Amino acid sequence: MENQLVLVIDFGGQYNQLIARRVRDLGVFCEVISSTTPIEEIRAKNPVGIIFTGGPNSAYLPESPKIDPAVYELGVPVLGICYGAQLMAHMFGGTVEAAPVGEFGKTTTYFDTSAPMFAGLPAENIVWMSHVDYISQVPQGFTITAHTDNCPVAAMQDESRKLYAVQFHLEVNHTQNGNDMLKNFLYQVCGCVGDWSMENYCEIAIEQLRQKIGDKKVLLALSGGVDSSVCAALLSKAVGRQLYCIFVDHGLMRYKEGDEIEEIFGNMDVNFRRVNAQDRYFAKLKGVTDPEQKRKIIGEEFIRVFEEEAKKVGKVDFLAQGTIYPDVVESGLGGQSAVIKSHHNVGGLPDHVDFEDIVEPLNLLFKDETRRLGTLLGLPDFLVWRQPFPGPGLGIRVMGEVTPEKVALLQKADFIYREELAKAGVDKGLSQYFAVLTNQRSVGVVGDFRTYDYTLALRAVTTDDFMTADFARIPYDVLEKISSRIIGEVQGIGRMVYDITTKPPATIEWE
Ligand SMILES: Nc1ncnc2c1ncn2[C@@H]1O[C@H](COP(=O)(O)OP(=O)(O)OP(=O)(O)O)[C@@H](O)[C@H]1O
Ligand SMILES: O=c1[nH]c(=O)c2[nH+]cn([C@@H]3O[C@H](COP(=O)(O)O)[C@@H](O)[C@H]3O)c2[nH]1
Ligand SMILES: NC(=O)CC[C@H](N)C(=O)O
Ligand SMILES: [Mg+2]
Repeated sequence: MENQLVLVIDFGGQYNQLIARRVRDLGVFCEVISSTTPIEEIRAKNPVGIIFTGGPNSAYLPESPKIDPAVYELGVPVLGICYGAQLMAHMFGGTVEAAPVGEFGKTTTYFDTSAPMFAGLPAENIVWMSHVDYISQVPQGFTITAHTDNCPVAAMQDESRKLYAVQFHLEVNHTQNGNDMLKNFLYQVCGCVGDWSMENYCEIAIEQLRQKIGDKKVLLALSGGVDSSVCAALLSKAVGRQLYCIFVDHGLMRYKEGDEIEEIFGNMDVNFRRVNAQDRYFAKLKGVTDPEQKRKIIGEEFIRVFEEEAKKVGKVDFLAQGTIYPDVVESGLGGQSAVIKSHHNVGGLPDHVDFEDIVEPLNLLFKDETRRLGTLLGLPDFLVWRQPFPGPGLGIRVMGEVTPEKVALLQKADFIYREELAKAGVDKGLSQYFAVLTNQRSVGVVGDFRTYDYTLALRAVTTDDFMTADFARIPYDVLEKISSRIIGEVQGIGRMVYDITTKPPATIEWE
């Protein structure tokens, strides 16, 4: 790609993806790479600027992540943030040590506005701090460009070597004018021209796909979710009918969703096939109650169905996947983490179907960028702005054994829930919302009769990254309307509860 590039070098900070998004939002292409990336690779990427992220370690300890000092010889401006700032200070002979007073959260900071990064800004800004170490002595050649009451070096620079450092996190929203500081770094210091745009990306991606695929065939597992739908639209623009989309209807989609997906993609200029695999899924899931086992069965069956369909298409050269950038960063740069639940989609994918190669045209895009691309490619808003829907679908929202009857109950209730949230205009502010059919029955009284029906739980969360989430404060009168409609219209549901747990400790899905 011809775009100017800024590299974010990851030292294990929590905000590394956020830095990359901020840079891209300012019109400059940006990638996150590990701090262990060899310097030759960094040089070959020809960046116009480099940013070091924060990180949990202490820069002065021998086992803490380091960077090849040759990075400073590339002639490219470097900005260190938090750990990155401390590492820079340490490497150039300054003093970094445990601070007598750590700083966490909003902190008033005093700036030298003659420094290029702070040009045009107020001399006092509230910034977001999160550190226990600090730079007590700047290295030779550096000057202090910001301080707080407890932190003598909140920012430093050595203009002659184009080295810049901030102790605070300019990438988070809580930092006043943080975006302008980053903009100054990119445009005033690095000489960025702002050549990154979605139109530009789209054209280049289509051209690259055409070259790679030539006149061969591509297979795509299409869920109707945002990522695979945008992937389908892009591939369809690039190679038209050489694209084969396979949508597996496992019977665990939301109300009428299978038909909607068929309607949209059946009318597009692609080969589309809906596989009605409902019966075989329900047969496999019969009697199974353990959440992990249910997930495994659904994931496994995806592979089997997909395999069979792939064979029908004949020789397929490429397999397309809707992998997006956070998937790449999370699997490539992250550490070891415990398995909380197995996220299964088409996961492992067929072993014995012959693919020459994998095509992942969205693997550099964030979710919001993926959405923008979808709109640019002409996908309807309701597809582009869908909430995420897990591969195992309602299979993990019916607690305990999954039966067609229970799924039908849940589909109806979930539909009413979504419809009422939309009517009340509450849906726009939510990241994800759905109903869960608990396995619990409870006693009720309807028209003087005793009932003994299922309890339905409503879940609605707000989140940026789905790693942590807060439960949404849906107004009581909206909940009341939803409750009375569901109990009135869906026979078999006798009680409703609203889930008021955050993540952590709960997860977003119930299984
Ligand atoms: N029912 C399905 N039929 C075919 N492929 C599926 C199905 N469900 C999931 N997949 C595949 O698994 C991949 C990952 O699922 P995932 O839910 O992460 O992405 P998505 O559905 O495309 O988008 P979103 O995150 O918005 O739901 C999908 O991109 C798709 O390729
Ligand atoms: O593609 C998916 N396949 C899965 O198996 C899966 N399980 C959970 N999710 C979605 O991931 C986000 C976080 O969910 P949890 O807090 O429940 O782990 C939420 O958005 C969940 O809907 C899945 N997505
Ligand atoms: N957020 C950070 O990068 C923290 C850096 C370092 N671990 C400190 O506590 O000071
Ligand atoms: Mg999905």
